[in-house]
Amino acid sequence: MNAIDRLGRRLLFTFDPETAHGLSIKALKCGLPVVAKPPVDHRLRVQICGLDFPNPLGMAAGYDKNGEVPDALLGLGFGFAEIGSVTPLPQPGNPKPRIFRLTKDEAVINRLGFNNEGHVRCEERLAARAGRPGVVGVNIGANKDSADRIADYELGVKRFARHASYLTVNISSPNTPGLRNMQARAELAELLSRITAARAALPDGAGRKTPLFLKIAPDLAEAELQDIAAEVADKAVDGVIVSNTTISRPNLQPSAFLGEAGGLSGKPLFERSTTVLAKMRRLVGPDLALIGVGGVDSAETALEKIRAGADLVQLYTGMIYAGPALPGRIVSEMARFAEREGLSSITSLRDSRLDQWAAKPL
Ligand SMILES: Cc1cc2nc3c(=O)[nH]c(=O)nc-3n(C[C@H](O)[C@H](O)[C@H](O)COP(=O)(O)O)c2cc1C
Repeated sequence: MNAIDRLGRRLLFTFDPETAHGLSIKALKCGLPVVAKPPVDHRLRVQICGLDFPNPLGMAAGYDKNGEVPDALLGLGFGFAEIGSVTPLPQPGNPKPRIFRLTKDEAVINRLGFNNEGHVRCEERLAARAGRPGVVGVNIGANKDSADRIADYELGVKRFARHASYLTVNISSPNTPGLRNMQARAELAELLSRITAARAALPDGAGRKTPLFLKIAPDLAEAELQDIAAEVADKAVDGVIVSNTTISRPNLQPSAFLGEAGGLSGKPLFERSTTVLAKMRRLVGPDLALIGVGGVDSAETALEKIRAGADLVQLYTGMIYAGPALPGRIVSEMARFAEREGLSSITSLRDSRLDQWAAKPL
């Protein structure tokens, strides 16, 4: 982190986390900050699910919930951006304060509860950027008060399939009561049947089926992971994103916010989310797309996710602490690593530490 990044962070950290987030979105909308985009390096290119990622590092869901700045995020050096979670109807989310910085741990606890402007507004923004290059995924959720949450996901598929490079079905937020129960086998089977049917029923205008990814929690036991892997294979889901935030509180430093309810993200999530990722790779085999998320804050942590079984990685909390130059820095360092090690492609690293990671206890 250089002096300007440190100054930027000190300035943003004088605001509460949610205000700081809003300011950072405003800045991106205005074309700020100006960061050098890393040069395209063919060794970082990843091609999966019919999509072409210029590099394997993506912006995770939750930063750009309303699809306001996907192109600005790509401009920071990210190889792809995931917007959302977006729900059919706008909703305010939980009462504030609902985001807490655990600075010593470089972690965050959030209980936002899917605050977002709803499908219509988000679709308008995506339609306005139609034809622009870049991989932009849409993460879909369900309204808290919905009588039929699966129907909310069907609506998300119908609304965004044509605009999104891929769709993520998020059933792993800890902040919508009961949502994570959809990860249990019977509910998951029904959810996946209905959304894959919704996708199949769409007119195939672009000549392709928008890839569907499932985003899971890190707080799952081995048997639950087995059930998810079986359903993903059975319903031909295209990939799994591992993972969302955790409801566990692993080895945290003393902080006034330790007792706050919500999902924990950042550095302390790395170990658990990477272990679950490797276990999932073991269960699904080599061909399914896996995206590793949780505690990525450097080229080394990003590469380690790939070694543990990820095709692609994402980050969010790392950028809160290191600033907007982080994605460009990680991507440049990955390219230097590929050069140093004589790799023809970064994907050749995949699974090289799968055994070690998959053997760790949950
Ligand atoms: C403030 C905040 C809001 C988030 N909102 C969402 C969301 O709307 N949908 C989602 O799938 N994940 C959401 N996430 C989870 C992130 O996408 C990611 O899975 C998690 O934070 C772990 O990655 P990280 O350690 O790099 O932050 C959110 C995370 C944070 C910190």
